[in-house]
Amino acid sequence: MNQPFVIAEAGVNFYDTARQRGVSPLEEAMRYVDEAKAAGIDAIKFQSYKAETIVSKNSPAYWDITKETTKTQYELFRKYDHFGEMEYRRLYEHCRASGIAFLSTPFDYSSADYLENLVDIYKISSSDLSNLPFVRHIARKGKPIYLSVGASYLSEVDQAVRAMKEEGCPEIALLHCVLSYPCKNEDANLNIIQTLRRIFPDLKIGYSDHTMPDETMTILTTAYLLGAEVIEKHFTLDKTLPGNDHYHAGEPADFKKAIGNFRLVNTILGQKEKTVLPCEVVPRREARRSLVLTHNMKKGEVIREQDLIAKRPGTGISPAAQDIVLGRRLLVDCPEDTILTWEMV
Ligand SMILES: C=C(OP(=O)(O)O)C(=O)O
Repeated sequence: MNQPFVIAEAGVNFYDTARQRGVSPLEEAMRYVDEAKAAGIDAIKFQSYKAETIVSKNSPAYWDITKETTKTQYELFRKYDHFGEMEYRRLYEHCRASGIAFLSTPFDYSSADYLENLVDIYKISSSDLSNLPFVRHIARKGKPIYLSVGASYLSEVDQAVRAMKEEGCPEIALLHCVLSYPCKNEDANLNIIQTLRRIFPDLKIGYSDHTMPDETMTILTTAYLLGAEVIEKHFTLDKTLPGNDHYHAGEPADFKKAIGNFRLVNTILGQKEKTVLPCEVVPRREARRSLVLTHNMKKGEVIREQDLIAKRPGTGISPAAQDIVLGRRLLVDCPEDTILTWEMV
């Protein structure tokens, strides 16, 4: 099993920590890149949108309003929609220099277009799964697409997949996702990862997580064990901050834990071929049994069942060969407790 490709979904969280630290959002976003890289994460993802084109003015909030005080989606997006091509290019360059992949989910055509020169993989959010003209537009760019499939029926996923294939998308990953913030553990339904693997065997399957992180990060380990090849989780540098994203996002330490778990699982799973491992050679010899004489016997005596007992170590004739030994004559005198070898019978 390969290690999963881990995406830190920074989204627009750097705006809040920038405000808290009194630095510019761009400087702060760069710090997110550095921290993600240091945590061993493969890719950092932002979100490219403009409130004007993502949502109509009175669209109600659908998040936990005890965490985020804005009443409409428009109000919320307005707080975080200041970056454009120039800022994402700077972030892309910083990612390149740091050795971490740069991703940003486009939420409009213009973002999709300027991201073309910046991303190797396009991410499409669950919210745009049924926005088929947009999905097709991105698919025509000829780059891999990672599509989250939260809050959808299989028929809708199938439609989106067909659209991407028809437009010549070279690689598609479907990320199981529950479009609820935070997603309760009992809603996570990670079994869907296997359902997607069964129904779309030619596609990469992954998981975009919205659950609350805990100190074990078991949910991500489970997703990996179920076959998720891509794992995305929201990323913040301060999960105590108010807002609709920080409280369910992972900090670098949470990601480090998850990545350590993936490595551990990978190590533990090991090979599929059943063989005797080098570490088992000595235990196999010492802990297995051999045919041993129960009493003194003379050369020429016929060996009967009652003359034998199977005892450790396994350096003599294996009890598995007892039927071959029975009825043979001893070739040498042997005292009680002799471990029989093929030269003696
Ligand atoms: C919101 C996003 O995706 P998801 O549906 O996986 O949460 C995103 O990619 O910006």
